[in-house]
Amino acid sequence: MNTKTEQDRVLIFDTTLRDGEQSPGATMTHEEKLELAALLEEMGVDIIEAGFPIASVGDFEAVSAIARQSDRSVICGLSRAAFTDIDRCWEAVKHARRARIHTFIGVSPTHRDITNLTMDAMVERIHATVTHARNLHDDIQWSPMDATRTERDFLCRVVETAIKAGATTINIPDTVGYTAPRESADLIRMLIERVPGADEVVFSTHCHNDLGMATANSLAAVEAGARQIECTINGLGERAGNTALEEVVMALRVRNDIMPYRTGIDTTRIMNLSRRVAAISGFAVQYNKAVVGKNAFLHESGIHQDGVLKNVETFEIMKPEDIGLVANNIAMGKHSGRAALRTKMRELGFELSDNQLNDVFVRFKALADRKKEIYDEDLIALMADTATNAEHDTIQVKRLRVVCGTEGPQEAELTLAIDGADHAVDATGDGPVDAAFNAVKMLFPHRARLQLYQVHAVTEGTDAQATVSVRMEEDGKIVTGQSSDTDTVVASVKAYVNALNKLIVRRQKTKPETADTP
Ligand SMILES: CC(=O)SCCNC(=O)CCNC(=O)[C@H](O)C(C)(C)COP(=O)(O)OP(=O)(O)OC[C@H]1O[C@@H](n2cnc3c(N)ncnc32)[C@H](O)[C@@H]1OP(=O)(O)O
Ligand SMILES: CC(C)C(=O)C(=O)O
Ligand SMILES: [Mg+2]
Repeated sequence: MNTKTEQDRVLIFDTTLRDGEQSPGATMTHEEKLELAALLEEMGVDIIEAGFPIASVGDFEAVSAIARQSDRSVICGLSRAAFTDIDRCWEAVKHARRARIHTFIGVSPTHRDITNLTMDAMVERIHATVTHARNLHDDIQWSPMDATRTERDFLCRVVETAIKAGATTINIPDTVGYTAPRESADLIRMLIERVPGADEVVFSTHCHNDLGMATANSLAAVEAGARQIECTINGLGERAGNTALEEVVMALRVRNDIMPYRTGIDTTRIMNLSRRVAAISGFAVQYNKAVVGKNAFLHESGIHQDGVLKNVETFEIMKPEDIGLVANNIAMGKHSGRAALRTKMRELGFELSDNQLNDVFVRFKALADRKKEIYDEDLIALMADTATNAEHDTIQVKRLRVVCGTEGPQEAELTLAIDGADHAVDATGDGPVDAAFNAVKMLFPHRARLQLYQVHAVTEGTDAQATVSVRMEEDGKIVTGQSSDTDTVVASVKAYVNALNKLIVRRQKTKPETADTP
């Protein structure tokens, strides 16, 4: 067991902004990253992996800005095993009160083929790059990518090399979600027992969910001696995602009797973070998702309802309020005022400044005029819409009118403000959404291909708001857009425009820099 942290304290390393953002389509804007980093810090995340600074100027600037605004959390950046990557990473994270450089290299046979390095050459590279990082700073994390598919003797050798070169945290990634709980535990135990210097570093676990075992594998690693879990909000991440922060944190809390470890997370902030990450990334949380799914605390069948009414513990192992779900008795509607809206929004996890409250209040009243009942989900959708359709966006939807019915072609009249100037056009299409999208394309010609168009009703009823999500691709760049409105076509156009605004930001990022060998 390592000696650097208290025996039972597990550090939470959140990588939503780095590994989470690597999910195709989950790209976040600079402002969104700053907002999420602030929320993660407030929630008590120990280490925030803010990005991959050499990946682009945009990534570098986001990591630097997050480092500058940070206070308690350690701000970490990722870098390959190359001096230029590491230098760039340090340039970004050094502004933080507490900074960390994370450097990695793929060590399994497949990855050694990719980098074309023999075992000896790889050991040399690790020694050189970790030493270089350690000469810049004293908090260095090193990861042997694809550790779980690496020969055990070689894994011990590279971990020993990294420790000798000055790494302070050794993170063991299950990069492709290949391991299983017993093996995950055995691997950490074996490294701690066999590698000289293992007691001087913190061991960390980084699991992917390809076989649905990321949470179990992370917890098994902790039981074997790992004291840092790498995870993301809602399990966002490459392919099937990373370990979900809310799952490991709540598992350690609920089953503290058999897993006597603690984290520094304020669990009452979980629901808010989950909603913000879902809205910003465009990845909706599945209804039956553990901890944060819409159905996690809902009971529909009679025996369950009867049991819960008699004793809530019959069918619930966590309290909704422990994750920030608050039972309330304020009914929101067209007669509600600002005080009720502020209180309700606070309960839902949104702290509004006076200006924001005024802005949201206007939108809330407009919605209440069109909708009989306003549910919590409507307010959450309203907040998400406020965040995704921002005043500084290049393209804004000004006016939309569609004509649809049994006789086509359907028609759309659309006015968009582009860079502050209004432009209007009439277009036709196969259905109102097609006509409206054609109008957008005429006003803002682009090559992006629509990969996904999805509509969800936020609540029940024919006056329900629709949340529309779109995913678009241009030259390998994938962006998502989201919007909600009681008018499905309006929500569709706003979601489309939201995606285009993100694409404009992506295009503006300059070309990535290339890495040299050390
Ligand atoms: C498991 C993970 O999550 S790993 C992190 C994955 N995340 C990302 O890749 C997102 C950010 N990446 C990027 O923006 C780009 O890939 C960049 C800027 C890092 C590199 O771009 P490019 O120079 O165009 O290289 P490209 O992406 O095509 O290929 C990756 C190169 O890095 C090398 N490489 C990969 N991992 C490492 C490593 N850990 N250390 C050193 N070199 C590495 C590859 O061998 C390849 O080298 P080559 O160009 O000599 O063949
Ligand atoms: C960069 C490393 C830690 C990673 O994300 C992985 O191996 O999955
Ligand atoms: Mg990963």
